[in-house]
Amino acid sequence: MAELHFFTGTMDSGKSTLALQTNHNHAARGRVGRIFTTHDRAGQSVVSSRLGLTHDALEVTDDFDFWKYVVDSLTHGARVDYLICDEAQFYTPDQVDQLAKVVDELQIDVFAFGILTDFRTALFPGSARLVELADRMNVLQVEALCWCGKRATHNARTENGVMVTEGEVIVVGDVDPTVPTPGDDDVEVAYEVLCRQHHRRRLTADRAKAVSLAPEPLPFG
Ligand SMILES: Nc1ncnc2c1ncn2[C@@H]1O[C@H](COP(=O)(O)OP(=O)(O)O)[C@@H](O)[C@H]1O
Ligand SMILES: Cc1cn([C@H]2C[C@H](O)[C@@H](COP(=O)(O)O)O2)c(=O)[nH]c1=O
Repeated sequence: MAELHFFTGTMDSGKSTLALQTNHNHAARGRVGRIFTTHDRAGQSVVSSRLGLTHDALEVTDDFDFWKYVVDSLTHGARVDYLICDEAQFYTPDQVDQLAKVVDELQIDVFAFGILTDFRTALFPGSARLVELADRMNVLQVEALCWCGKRATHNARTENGVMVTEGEVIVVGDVDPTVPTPGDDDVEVAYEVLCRQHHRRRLTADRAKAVSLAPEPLPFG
């Protein structure tokens, strides 16, 4: 029986790596798949992992229809055994519904990979729909860590080094602040994974360091 799998974890938890490994393992056994992504850090129509792997992919735009694409491919004689879907948090809920239909009606496996929540801690609509529909939900096992050493569960966004909780939901970026983000040159956007407590307190690694280096207040009233 085909299944809709959803693999999730914070940024930098190994999702794109696992997406490419999953594709490799299935392709190595003679299965034929398609790889999809959208808004990858490395640019259009590519899945990139921080471990250095990259693979060509089909770019998913908001008006892309997975059901139509797969039915058209099959009708034209192509073989499709599975779909790899990276950055699935950015897919629309309708697109996730189409993926579920592909699984149920065409018996094609779908492996979706994406983060659950945005920089404000709100569920991405695509991820929410995946949680609702997936046959299996898997949390990545290699734990990304907060600066305090606890498991990182949340994605924080910084602008010029300061954590923000308001702004556009989609801003492509990296957890490595030395990697420039496309977009506004005046604002340096970066991401940092944090535990919930430090996300709540807006305590990023830099701010924690600054606070710990701050001189003790003088003992005057
Ligand atoms: N220099 C490195 N050496 C070993 N592992 C690394 C290195 N850089 C990144 N990684 C691993 O790569 C993972 C990130 O992989 P990636 O697939 O890009 O993550 P995601 O798609 O979840 O953002 C990290 O969890 C980390 O374990
Ligand atoms: C939290 C958050 C992230 N993004 C962007 C930043 C990255 O380009 C991707 C996540 O990619 P990864 O492979 O999981 O590292 O999503 C965003 O646009 N909005 C957010 O709130």
